[in-house]
Formats: sequence, structure tokens, C-alpha cells
Amino acid sequence: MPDARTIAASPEAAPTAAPAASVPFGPDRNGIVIDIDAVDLERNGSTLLDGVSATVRAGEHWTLLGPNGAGKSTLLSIVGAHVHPTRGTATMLNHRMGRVDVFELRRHIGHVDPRHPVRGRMTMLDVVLTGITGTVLMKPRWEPTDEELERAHAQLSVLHVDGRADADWSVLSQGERGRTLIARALMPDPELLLLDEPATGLDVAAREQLIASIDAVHKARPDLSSVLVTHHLEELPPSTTHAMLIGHGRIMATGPVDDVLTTERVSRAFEFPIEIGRNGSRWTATAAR
Ligand SMILES: Nc1ncnc2c1ncn2[C@@H]1O[C@H](COP(=O)(O)OP(=O)(O)OP(=O)(O)O)[C@@H](O)[C@H]1O
Repeated sequence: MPDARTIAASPEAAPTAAPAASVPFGPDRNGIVIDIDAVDLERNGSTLLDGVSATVRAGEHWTLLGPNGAGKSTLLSIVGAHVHPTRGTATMLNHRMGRVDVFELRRHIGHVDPRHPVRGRMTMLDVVLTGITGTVLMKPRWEPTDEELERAHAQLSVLHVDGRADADWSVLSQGERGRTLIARALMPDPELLLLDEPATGLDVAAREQLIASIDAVHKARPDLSSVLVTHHLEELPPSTTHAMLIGHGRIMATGPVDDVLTTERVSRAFEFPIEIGRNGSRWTATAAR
């Protein structure tokens, strides 16, 4: 059995940390949905996050950018209430980690994880419906209501894949899977949507459709806030409002997207000369000559 010191130092989110909350899950009275304050995360003797602070308000769409190993997914796992900070505080939807049942908190956060493990025979619609139960598999003896079925189809329709609702997961393309996972994450009607490299492995057409779908979701749900992790500026939806650059577990720049995504700041974060450009509502990044 682990001793008390091991438990206290464990970064894994304890499932039953505190009594059920009476405060509703949503923005606080200042409209803040994510409040990360002076967060450090240590694992196996390494510092993965070092003094990270971030504030996200309702309706903002953030991107978290940085080189491989910078700490992006680690930060997203704290915001998704999967990992506790070693030091500092993480408050999402007006509930601080350590004082809230993380399972309850997670039900209000849509998390699109490209490594989502679908098992057994499931259709696209089945996978979307598991967003209601918060499970990987269809819950035994659980049946969706007509309203839930209608909502699942409506989500797939916004993402332009409703025609494939009955297709088996095993035959879906990467792009169809990506959009299925977004629809799944939206099923509980979350206040916060986290997207971890949603365009990984997509061809250019599927990537463009995905970006258009994310924009459509932002338009359909103006109160929704989102955080999208990527390495590629070309993958940023035009609806992106803010950006954070992260390097070696530290924040390098944060603020409105046009202030942060500059040639100088991006080059510093990636430790490589990169020229940032705009192509209409999109961003480009090329090696500076
Ligand atoms: N359990 C762990 N123990 C020690 N180091 C870890 C652990 N988990 C992650 N790391 C390290 O933490 C650093 C940050 O990892 P993270 O996955 O957050 O980076 P990232 O910015 O998302 O990277 P990528 O762009 O490559 O996905 C990496 O160097 C990784 O090897």
C-alpha cells in the first residue's frame, strides 16, 4: 500500500476528492472558466510544468502551441481534470481541483483525445452516445432516449458526418473518427471543449473540413470556451481568439492571438527562426531565411 507521502505527491487526480458541489459548473462571476494559478507539475523527478498561470473566459477559443515535449498535453490533462498539479491551483468551471469530485467536473468538460480507445464493435453513433454516459463502451442495459438520439444525430450533422452514423468504427477514416470524437465530446453539452491535436493524421481535405467543423461548433455555441493543442499554425481555426506559447514547461507568451503569434515570439518558443504570415483568416509558418 502506498504511504501518505506517496499519495500526497501523486499527480493523478483522486476520483473522490471532495463532496459533490452545490455551486453550478460554469463561468465564475467574472466570466472565467479556466483559472490556472502558479502551477508546477513534477513527475519522476522532472519538472514538466513550471509556474504556469492561465485565465480563459467564457466564449474564448485558445490555442496552446509549442515544440515537442513542451508540456502542452500535460497542461491539457490538468485542465481536463485528469491530473492534479504538484503545486499551485487549477480551477475549472468555478470548481477547484482537490475540492471537487473530478468525475463530476469531467462530465462538464468535453475532451477530444485522438488516443480515445474504442473497443469492440461500435458504430459511429454508438461512440457519440458514449459521450452521454462518459464511458468508452456502451453502458450495459443503457438505452438512449429519443431526445438523446436526436441530439447525437444533430451533432453529427453539424460536423457533416451524419450520413455515416451507422458505419462501424473500424471502417471509419481518420477524419470521420476525429469528427465523431468531437460530436461525442459535445454530447453532454459541455461548457468547455479541449481538443488535443485533433488534425493529427488527416489529409489536407479532411483537415480543412475539420477546421470548418470546429468553426461551425464555435458559431453554434457562442458561450462554449475551447482550448486546442497543436504544433501546426496552419491548423488553427479562424475562430481562434487567444494563444499561449509554451516551451520547456514554461509560458513563453500569452494573450490575444495576433499579439502572440508573431515571428519573434514563435521563433523564440520553438528555438528556431520561423516566419509567421497570414493568409486571409489563417496563419502560415515557414522557416525564416
Ligand atoms: N510520467 C512522466 N514522467 C516523466 N516525464 C514525463 C512523463 N509524462 C510526460 N513526460 C515528459 O514531459 C514532457 C512534456 O510532455 P507533453 O506530452 O506534455 O509534451 P507536449 O508538448 O504535448 O509534446 P508533443 O508535442 O510531443 O505531444 C516531455 O518531455 C515528456 O517526455
